[in-house]
Amino acid sequence: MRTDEVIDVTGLHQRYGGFEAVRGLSLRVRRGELFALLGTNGAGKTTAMETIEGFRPAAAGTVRVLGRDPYRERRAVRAQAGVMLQEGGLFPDLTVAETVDLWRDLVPRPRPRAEVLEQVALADKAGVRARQLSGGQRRRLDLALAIVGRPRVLFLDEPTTGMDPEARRATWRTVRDLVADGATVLLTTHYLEEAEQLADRLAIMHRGVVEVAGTVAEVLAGHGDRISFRVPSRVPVTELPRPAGTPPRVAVSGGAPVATYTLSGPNGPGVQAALRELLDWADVERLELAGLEARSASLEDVFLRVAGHPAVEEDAR
Ligand SMILES: Nc1ncnc2c1ncn2[C@@H]1O[C@H](COP(=O)(O)OP(=O)(O)OP(=O)(O)O)[C@@H](O)[C@H]1O
Repeated sequence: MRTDEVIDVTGLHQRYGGFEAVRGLSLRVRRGELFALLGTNGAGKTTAMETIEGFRPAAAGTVRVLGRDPYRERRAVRAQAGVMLQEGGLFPDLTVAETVDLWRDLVPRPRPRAEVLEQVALADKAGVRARQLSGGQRRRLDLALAIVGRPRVLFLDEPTTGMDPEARRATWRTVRDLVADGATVLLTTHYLEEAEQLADRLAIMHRGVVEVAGTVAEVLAGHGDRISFRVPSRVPVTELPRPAGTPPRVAVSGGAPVATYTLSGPNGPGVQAALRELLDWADVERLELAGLEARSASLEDVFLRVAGHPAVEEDAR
């Protein structure tokens, strides 16, 4: 293991009875890095996360957190890790302040309560009971408990689920501050924007394996630029041009057929040349290309492709 690798997972398998939920997951997270694990429902993110957190032994493969086995050396790892589970176990009748104090008693070098509540924007809720908090506020209290012990590594399982956009942004600021202070973070999320905003690197899982991984730029690079427009009503789909041999994909969007060309890979036609060819065609045919748009692939495009979404498979060939 390289010394700056805080989380090192190699060939991880995990199963429930005969069902293999994680099938050979490998990932490395370096010190001070935020790594986002994205994936379809049931992809195995939580199962992988719980194994890396040390809640269960790996069925096969190796997991190291701060150089140790998180299951066998749970105590040593836990002392340096902060965990925010999908369902935090708060005591409903304790106030926010009492909850944080309870956790402060459990860790060796607790952060001051006021500082923690300030950081998760719950300072004005100190006297409120957990059961009276909104879903988003409860998630922020879960985050407070995860950071009370000054963790070197933080595991955040869907940290902003149930939050409104403002609360989500506030949580992103908190997480960025923690990373700036040197924490290493492994996070799962269903919000692609969250990964785009926060992650140094990310992986998209599907059916127990990582399908794509890298920096956002690396993940998008392999998926090409796109050009799209509404198919003019008098043009049959089969007669749409194929700039440099690229066929369009036609899908109905907003009640009208939309043609999308994906100009993928380093050897594909450039977006500029393809645009020129399409505009020349429109000029000759005296067509108006309504909704014409050229853009890079988005994380959503990549995600849908990984998930095998029918809308991205259906080419007009
Ligand atoms: N305790 C369990 N017993 C049996 N099967 C389970 C158990 N927990 C999860 N699974 C199955 O393992 C697979 C992976 O589940 P997991 O919760 O890890 O996925 P996930 O990527 O976190 O999903 P989501 O995005 O929906 O939260 C799913 O098919 C799920 O049904």
